[in-house]
Amino acid sequence: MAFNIFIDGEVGTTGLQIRERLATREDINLIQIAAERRKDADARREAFSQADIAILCLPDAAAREAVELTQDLDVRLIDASSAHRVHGDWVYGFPELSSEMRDQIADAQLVSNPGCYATGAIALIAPLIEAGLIDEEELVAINAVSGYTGGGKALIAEYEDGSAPAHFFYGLTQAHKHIPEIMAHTGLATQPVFSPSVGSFAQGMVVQLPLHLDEERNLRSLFEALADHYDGQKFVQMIAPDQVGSRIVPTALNGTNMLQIGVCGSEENGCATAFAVLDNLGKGASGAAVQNMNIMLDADEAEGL
Ligand SMILES: NC(=O)C1=CN([C@@H]2O[C@H](COP(=O)(O)OP(=O)(O)OC[C@H]3O[C@@H](n4cnc5c(N)ncnc54)[C@H](OP(=O)(O)O)[C@@H]3O)[C@@H](O)[C@H]2O)C=CC1
Ligand SMILES: CC(=O)N[C@@H](CCC(=O)OP(=O)(O)O)C(=O)O
Repeated sequence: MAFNIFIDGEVGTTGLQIRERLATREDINLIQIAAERRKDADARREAFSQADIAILCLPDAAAREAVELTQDLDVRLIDASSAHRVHGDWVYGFPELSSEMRDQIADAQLVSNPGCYATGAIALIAPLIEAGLIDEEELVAINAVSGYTGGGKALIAEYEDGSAPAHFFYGLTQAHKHIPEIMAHTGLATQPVFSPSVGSFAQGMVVQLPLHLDEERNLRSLFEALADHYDGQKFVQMIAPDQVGSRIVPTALNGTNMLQIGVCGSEENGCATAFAVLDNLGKGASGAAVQNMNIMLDADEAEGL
C-alpha cells in the first residue's frame, strides 16, 4: 500500500528537492496539481483531501492559509516554513533532539520543520546545556554562514546574475526569525547574539558556537557530551577535535541529510568552537521534511535520503 503525499509548493526550491527525494519511492504516491493552479485554493484543498501527509513548502503566510484550508480534513501536515516552530499545537520536527521528540513526531498530526540555522545552533547548544557544560543563563554567541539558496528567489537571482557580493553579514538588528525557536528549544534564558552570513555558494552551511574553556569545560568534555547525545543517530556524524583539520567547509555535506558536529580549539589558550555543518536545503529543509515524514509513516527513517 502506498501513502499519498502532497507537496504544497512543489515547484519552489524546497518543494522540488523533496519531490526529487520521493520520486523513485514505491511506497509513496505523489498527489500533484498543475503548476498553473498551484495557488488555487480549490485545487489545493482537493489535493489535501486526498493526502495522508501534506508537506508545506510555502512562504509563512501561505503555510498559515494551508492550515486554514485543511481545518476539517484529517491530513497530517509537515510545515517547512517558520510559521509554526514555536506554536504549542505543533511538534518540533527534530528527532535527534530527544527520544521523546522522535515519539511525538511519529504520532503527530502537525509537525514543524526546524529552521536551517536553528538546526545547527540547537544541535550544539541543547545537549551542552543538558550535560551542564553551558548554563541556561550563559550569554552565548552564534556565528553562521549559509549558501545563498536560503535567501529565496530574490537572493538566488542576485547570485546568478553576478550582482551579489562574495560574502555578506546580515541580521544586524538581532531580530532573525530563527532566534525564537533557538531559545525555545534550548532553554537559553538570554537571547544569543546571532551573526548569520551568506557566501557565494548555492547550498551548505556552518554554524559555530564560540566557547571559553575552564576546568570542566574542555575540548574532551564538550566532544564527549555531544557524542553521547548523538550516539546511534544515523544522520549525525561526529568529528573529534583531533580530526577537524584546519578548515571547516560549509559545502561538505551538500546533497545529503547529514549533520556534522565537531569541537575544535586550544586548551592552552582557553578558547574553543563547537560547530555544525549541514546542507541548508538538506538537513536544513527538504531532508528533514522527508526524515520526519518517514518517522510519521513508520517507514525506514533513512528511506529516500
Ligand atoms: N530555502 C531554504 O534554505 C529553506 C527554506 N525553508 C522554508 O521553506 C519554505 C519554502 O521556501 P523556498 O522553497 O525557499 O521558497 P520558494 O519561493 O522557492 O518556493 C515557494 C513556492 O510556494 C509557492 N507559493 C507561494 N504562495 C503560494 C500560495 N499561496 N499557494 C501555493 N503556493 C504558493 C511559490 O510560487 P511562486 O514562485 O509563484 O510565488 C513557490 O513555488 C519557506 O517558508 C522557507 O522559509 C526552510 C528551510 C530552508
Ligand atoms: C541565507 C538566508 O537568507 N537564509 C534565511 C533562512 C533560510 C530559511 O528559509 O530558513 P527557514 O528554515 O526559516 O525557512 C534567512 O536568514 O532568513
